[in-house]
Amino acid sequence: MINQVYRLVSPRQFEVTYQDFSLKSDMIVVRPTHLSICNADQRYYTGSRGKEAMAKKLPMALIHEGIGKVVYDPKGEFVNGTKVVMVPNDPTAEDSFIAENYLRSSRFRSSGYDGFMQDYVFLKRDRLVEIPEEMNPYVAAFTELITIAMHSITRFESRSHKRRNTFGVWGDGNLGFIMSLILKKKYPESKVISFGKTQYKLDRFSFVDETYLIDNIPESVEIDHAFECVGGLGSQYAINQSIDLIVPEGSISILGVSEYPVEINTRMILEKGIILIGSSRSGRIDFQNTVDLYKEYPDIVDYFSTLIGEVQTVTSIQSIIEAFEKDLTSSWGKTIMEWKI
Ligand SMILES: NC(=O)C1=CN([C@@H]2O[C@H](COP(=O)(O)OP(=O)(O)OC[C@H]3O[C@@H](n4cnc5c(N)ncnc54)[C@H](OP(=O)(O)O)[C@@H]3O)[C@@H](O)[C@H]2O)C=CC1
Ligand SMILES: O=C(CO)[C@H](O)[C@H](O)COP(=O)(O)O
Ligand SMILES: [Zn+2]
Repeated sequence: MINQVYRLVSPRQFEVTYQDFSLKSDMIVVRPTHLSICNADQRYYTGSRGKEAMAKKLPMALIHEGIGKVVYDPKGEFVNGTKVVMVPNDPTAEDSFIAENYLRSSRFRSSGYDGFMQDYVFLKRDRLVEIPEEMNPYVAAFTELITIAMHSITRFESRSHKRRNTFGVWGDGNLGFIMSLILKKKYPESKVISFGKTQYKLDRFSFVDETYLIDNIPESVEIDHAFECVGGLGSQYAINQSIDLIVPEGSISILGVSEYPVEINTRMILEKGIILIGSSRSGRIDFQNTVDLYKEYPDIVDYFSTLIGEVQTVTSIQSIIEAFEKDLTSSWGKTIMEWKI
C-alpha cells in the first residue's frame, strides 16, 4: 500500500512523501487519531535545534506523542478499531543492564527517524499498548510525556535513599505538572513542593502541598529529593537552586533538555553527596505502567485534562503549520492535533 508521510524538510516547511509498504510484513498498521506536540518537535519546527542536528536529522516526520486505532493486524490479535498508544522508541537490541531507551542502537521517532505524522504508522507488535476504550483521547494523546515522568520515578526509586518526606519539582509547565501530580498520587504521605516562575501557572497545581515562585522561597524550605522539569537555560538556575535546598545525600533527577551545556555547582554536589540521575525518553514498560496508573487512579486523568491546551483539526499541511504556530504562542498546556488528514 502507498502511505503518505508528512515530513519537515526545513524550519516551518513540510512536504508530503509517498512510501510503499507491504502488508505481508509482521507489522501492525495504526491510523493515528490524536497527536500531541512536544518541545522537542518545536525545536525542529523552529530550527532552534542547531544547524548540525537539523542537517543530520531532516527531512523527517515529527511527533512522538500520539494515539490511534488498529486498522490491520496480520495475526488478528488486535481487533480492528482497538485504541492504542504508540511507543516511539524502537530498540534493535536487548541488554540486561541498559534500558531500551538508553541503548545507542535504538531509534527514536521524530529524532532522526520518521515520527507519527503519517496517514498510517507501521509498528512492531510490542510498540503499541491498548488504552481504555472510554479514556479521554486528548489526554491519551500525550501519554508519552506522562511515561517520561513515570520512567524517571522508576529510576529515582531504585537509586535514591528511602527518606521521602519532601519532594521538590522545578518547572511550572507540562512536565512539572505531570511529575508533581504523579508524585502526590504515589506518595500521598510525602510533601510535594512545586517551584515555578509564574503565579497563574502555579495556581493550577492545586493538588500539591506548597508552591513557590523561584525568587521568593522562604529560608526554611528544604527537600529530600528534586526533579528538574525545566529545560533550556532555565535548567541551570533550577538545578543550582535544588542543590541549595536539598538535604545532604538526596537525589536530583534531571529531565529538562538543554541545547547547550549548563554550569552547575559541582562543589556543593560533592559536599552534600548528591546523586544526580539523568532521565531521557521511555520504553514499553513505562507505557504499560502509565496505562495501569490510569486504571488505578481514574481521577488522575481528570487532573491531566487541565493540560489540554489548543486543539487543532488537521486536514492539510496548512493546518499542521497552524497547530505548531498556535502551540508556540500558547502559554499553558499541550497542543493536540485531531489527525483527519
Ligand atoms: N527527559 C525527557 O525525556 C523529556 C524532556 N522534556 C523536556 O522537559 C522540559 C520541560 O518540558 P515541558 O514541561 O513540556 O515545557 P514547558 O515549557 O511547558 O515547561 C517548562 C516550564 O518551566 C518554567 N521555568 C523556567 N525556568 C524555571 C526555573 N528556573 N524554575 C522553575 N521553572 C522554570 C517555564 O517558564 P517560562 O516559560 O516562563 O520560562 C515553563 O513554565 C523541556 O526541556 C522538554 O524538552 C520533555 C519530554 C521528555
Ligand atoms: O521529548 C523527548 C522524549 O519525549 C526527548 O526530549 C527527545 O526525544 C529529545 O530528542 P532530540 O535529541 O531529538 O531533541
Ligand atoms: Zn517528547
